[in-house]
This record gives sequence, C-alpha cells and structure tokens, in this order.
Amino acid sequence: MHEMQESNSRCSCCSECSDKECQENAAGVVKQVHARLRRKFKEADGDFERIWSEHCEDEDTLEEYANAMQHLAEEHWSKNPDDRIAWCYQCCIDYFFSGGLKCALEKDERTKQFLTSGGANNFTETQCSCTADEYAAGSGDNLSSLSAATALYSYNSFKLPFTGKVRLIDVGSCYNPFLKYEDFLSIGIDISPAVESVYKCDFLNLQLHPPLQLAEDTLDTYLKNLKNPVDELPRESFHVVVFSLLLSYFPSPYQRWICCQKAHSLLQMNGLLLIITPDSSHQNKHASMMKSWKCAIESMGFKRWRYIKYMHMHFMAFRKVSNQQSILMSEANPDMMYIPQDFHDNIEECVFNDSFDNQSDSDEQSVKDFFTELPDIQDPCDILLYT
Ligand SMILES: C[S@@+](CC[C@H](N)C(=O)[O-])C[C@H]1O[C@@H](n2cnc3c(N)ncnc32)[C@H](O)[C@@H]1O
Repeated sequence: MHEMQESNSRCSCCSECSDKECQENAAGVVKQVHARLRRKFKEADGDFERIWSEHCEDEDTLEEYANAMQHLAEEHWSKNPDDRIAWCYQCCIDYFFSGGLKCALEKDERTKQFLTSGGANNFTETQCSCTADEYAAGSGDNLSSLSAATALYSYNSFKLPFTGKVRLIDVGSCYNPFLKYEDFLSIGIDISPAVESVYKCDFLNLQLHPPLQLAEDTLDTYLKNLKNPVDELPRESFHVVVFSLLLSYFPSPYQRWICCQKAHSLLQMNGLLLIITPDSSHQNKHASMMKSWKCAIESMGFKRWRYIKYMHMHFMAFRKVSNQQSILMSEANPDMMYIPQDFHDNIEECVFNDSFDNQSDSDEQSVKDFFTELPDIQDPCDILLYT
C-alpha cells in the first residue's frame, strides 16, 4: 500500500495519487469486503459455514484488505480522535496498575455485604472514598491502605498488586498495534495478518484446551513460543482480550456472540474484554443496541467496567466476574449482538471515510479532552457512562 511523502498530500508510490484519493481507495477496499461478505451471508440460505470458509480461503482479497486496513490505521488515522489503541492501553493501566481492579473488587465486596446484611439501611457510600484523581493516579492514602489489604488477595492465578506483563490477545490484530507497549505480552492473531509478528488464526474456529497449570512466567514463555498458524489455545491464559473493530466485520450476530464466549473462556478471572465498535452517529442513536450488547455479554459472566461513546466509536471494557453464565442467560440470545448493517444494506461505515489528519483545532482539543477529562463522578469505581 502507498507510503505517504512528508508533505502528506501525495503518496510516494505514484505522483498522481493524492492523500485523499489514497485514503478513499483504502476505505473503499475495506467497505467493499464488508459489504460483499454481508451480501453473501444474506444469500446463503443458512449455509454460513461454507461462506465463511470460502471467505477465509480467498487469500488475494484478504491480503488486499489487510494492506488497506493497515494503511488506513497507520497513515490516515494517526491523529485519530477515537484513538482506540491508546484507549485500550490506558484502560489496562488504570485497571491493573492504578487501582481500577482493586476498586471493582472492593465494590463487589460491598455489594455482597449489602445483599447479605439485608438492606439499604446498613449501606453507605463511604466505603470507597478514594477520589477520582487518586484513582487515576493510583495514589492517595485511601488507595495505599486498600492496596495493603488487597495485596493479600489471590484471584485465580493473578494477585494484586499486579506484577509482570499483562498478557493481551488482540483478535483481528491486522498490524499488531499493541506490540509497542512494554507493559504487555501482546499476541496478535488474524485471518490475514498484515505483518509477520501477527499469527494466522481464525478466532471463530479456534480450539480451546483446558487451562495450563503453569507458573506465570512459564505461561508467558509458552505464549511467546506459539507456532504459526495458531489453531488452539489453553483457556484462562490471558488478562486481556481485545476486539478492536472486529465484531462489526462479521455478518452475523451469532459470530459476534461466539467470539465473546470464546473471549470469556480465554480470560482469567477478573480479566478484561475490550470492545471497540464503529458508530459515527450521535451517541444516543444506538443506545438501545449498546444496552442489548451489554445484556448479552453480561449474561456470559462479565460485568461492564467502563463505557464511553466518542465521535466515531463505542469503547467498552467488560470484566470477567464469573466462570458461569448468569441467570440472565435464559433471557439472552445471539440476536442481541446485532448491528444496524444486519437490517439495512446501505448503511455507510463512516469511520472508514473520515480523514482524521485534516481535523480542525477544535477537533484536536476534543481529542485531548478525551484523554484528560473524567466525568464528575462521586465514586471513581463507577464505570464511565456518557449515554
Ligand atoms: C476492521 S479490521 C480491524 C483491525 C485492527 N484491529 C484495528 O482496530 O485497526 C478487522 C480485522 O479482523 C480480522 N478478522 C476478521 N475475522 C477474524 C477472525 N475470525 N479471526 C481473526 N481475525 C479476524 C480481519 O482480517 C481484519 O484484519
């Protein structure tokens, strides 16, 4: 795919192709692949497996898609206001290293006490009294005393305070954007990797094995030595699973549902599932869709920890809170993982059109605000809810 010249107005591959045209071409490739796959599913008359395996075998199309997606992300979205990779990174730091998980566990404990002690009368808001600043910084008297208390806890195989690297699997990684973070042991998988460091793997058909009974560093070594392609992985091996722009790639709600269930199996208890999904409309327009996803995903044994809608995307973090499906499961079903494109053929995927390099000063300010502003919350353990 085209490399950009310094002027940023022309691609280096040809003198006729402008920056804008180059982006439009790449976006066109991506949107066409999505649209074609959706159309084939609609015409498939139920034979979804055949359509999916034909799609995975179409190497030329997948390679073209991988190059286009990498190009869009690395060249045209470099000042992306909804910087999904930075958001995921910050989420993990807040959760594992700056008190997020600890606060969530304290909150669970208070809820349990509240439920067993039989009433709202005994429950006050004073128990989690760290401020938002202390929470974000991982400091403050309240947090250090909480830290001492939680240092004794062991949750499955990871303990607080968290040490070592965060084991993260990026599903649909394409160009391995998390590799640059030293805090992570990052495994990227994709049906069509754009770079060598990403393993070839179809997550929908990934086989799951019983969990390995290994020490943390031995598990790290095991994951660092995976063989390419990856066809199988042990359950409960990861602290974080990332689905960045993955779920909307799939033409059916059932595939999105299966992916979330697999993520649940791969995560250790208290691990995080991070989901970023595109939506350029006003934040309330698809609020009911996001509610539906929340309900479906929580039914699998997750609890939503953080949520924000920004200009082009929804960002969600779910914490694995149970090995079992919740009682809600009886009411949840795969259709709840719907997206607007499931019902309407002509919906524009605007996120692939917009040039984030040409944003105005006020857009740039919103980008900064996105990473620096916390909502005015009393309890910093609460999820960020902007809708
Ligand atoms: C829209 S791209 C997103 C790329 C990257 N995660 C990002 O945020 O820029 C979706 C990616 O998911 C990959 N993908 C789709 N289905 C997959 C599957 N079943 N298993 C693994 N990767 C898959 C595609 O090949 C593609 O690279």
